[in-house]
Amino acid sequence: MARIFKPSKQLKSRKHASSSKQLGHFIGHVDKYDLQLKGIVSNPHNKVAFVPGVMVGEKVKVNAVSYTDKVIQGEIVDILKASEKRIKPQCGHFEKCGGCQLQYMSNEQQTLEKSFALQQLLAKACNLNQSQSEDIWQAPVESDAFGYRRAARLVTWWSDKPTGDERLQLGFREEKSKQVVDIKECPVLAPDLVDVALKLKATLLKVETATSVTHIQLFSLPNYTAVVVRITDPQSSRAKHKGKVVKTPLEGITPVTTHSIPTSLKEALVDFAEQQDIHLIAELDDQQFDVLRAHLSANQLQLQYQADQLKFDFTAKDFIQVNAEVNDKMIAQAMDWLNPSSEDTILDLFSGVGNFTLPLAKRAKHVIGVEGVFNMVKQLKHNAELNGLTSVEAYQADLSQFDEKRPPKWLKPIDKLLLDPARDGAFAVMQTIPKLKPKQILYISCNPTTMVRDIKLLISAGYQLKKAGILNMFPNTSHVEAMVLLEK
Ligand SMILES: C[S@@+](CC[C@H](N)C(=O)[O-])C[C@H]1O[C@@H](n2cnc3c(N)ncnc32)[C@H](O)[C@@H]1O
Repeated sequence: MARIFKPSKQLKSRKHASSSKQLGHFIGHVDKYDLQLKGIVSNPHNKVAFVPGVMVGEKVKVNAVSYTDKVIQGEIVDILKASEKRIKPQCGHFEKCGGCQLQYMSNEQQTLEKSFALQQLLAKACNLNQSQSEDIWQAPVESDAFGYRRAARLVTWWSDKPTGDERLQLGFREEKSKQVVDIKECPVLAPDLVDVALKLKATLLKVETATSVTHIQLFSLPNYTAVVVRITDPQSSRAKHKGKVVKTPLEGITPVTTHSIPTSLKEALVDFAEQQDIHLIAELDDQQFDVLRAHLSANQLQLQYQADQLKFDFTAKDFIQVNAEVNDKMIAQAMDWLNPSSEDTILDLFSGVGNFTLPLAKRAKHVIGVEGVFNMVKQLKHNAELNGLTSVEAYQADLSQFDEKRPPKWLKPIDKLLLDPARDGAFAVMQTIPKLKPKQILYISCNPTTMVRDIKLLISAGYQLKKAGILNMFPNTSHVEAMVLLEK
């Protein structure tokens, strides 16, 4: 899984959901969507009922899965009158896989509805009238609905069947379950990744020691396809502790007993990498082995993507934006909206490996990147060097623990600010940001709810919304990302 910073103090979610026994089934109409495009369905209980998988205008029979005083979480029992806009899901695994739950809606419709839901949310939270809201609202940033994912992580599930294809399931988890959907296709993945995953599965099935493979990460990069095969020693205390190996002791499984990759598996992986002409990294605990270059490294081996005519080295553990097309357009839009000039000092909070820091540094006088994961800070410094950008400073900091009384080194006068936080948003630093007096703030968000919470603070400190729009980074899923520009 990509490494992103996890603060030590996690916010706890409040749940008071009760059992649904008393509510049972009801019939209702789908009136509108929430932000995740769950339908909001009329019901006889005088509550707001959220139901995934339904479309506005439909008449549906719903099972109330849980409820509180005001809210019902429901599931479809039957669609009694379907919307004319409902389409056939493209992926054969749609019913089971937890991945792309909006495939019954065209990409155009998804983008329209996500955009509308966010526009409504912002207008309400920021007290915008219709004309103000229309003035700031911008066209969505989009990509193709399929083939857009350049990175994915698949899990394995080994059964105790001695032979046959069913011995290994390789794919994504089923929705709300630990079961693995054995993928035969995955239309949202870049086509080279589906091809390599299916071929790798066939190879692993032939190798007895391959049962120690627990995960596979796939990367479709500009000049090559890369695969990271994660091997876990079933005997290691770490593996047992994490419960990441097969759940029960299986007969016929050869445990990895030393800190080396089993020879038969290593040989099969070398052959596979040669035949497929891919970059293949085998990872055992924290050691990585580049199977073709026979290069063993305790540091993670470098991969590379490109954007804005810059090179970004990263490792399989680092966060990268998975939709390359949306990422390119998002960077272009960010540079257009924030308009960095050779006079500007710019702060980039939650900077990752420098996805925005470096494009800013190409255009601005000075850029300061701040990121929680130490290795990504190192990677950002390395990436600045790789691209010959000398005007970049990078700092490690936990931005959820910000204490104004002990100002950190990165807190300096700035002209502009870009921030791209994880789902929790940036509440802790929000109080301080207005004191730095940036003329413009560009907020990129993967969680509109925390974004709205944060920008309300900026608005009360005298900033105004100038532009806003959605970034449809994950078509066919309920995720929605947003970009908002505020000015003093
Ligand atoms: C959505 S990613 C964006 C990264 C980068 N801007 C990009 O476009 O690739 C959010 C980043 O914030 C970092 N992060 C999350 N919580 C953090 C915190 N509390 N303090 C500092 N960084 C944090 C994550 O490690 C991750 O790199």
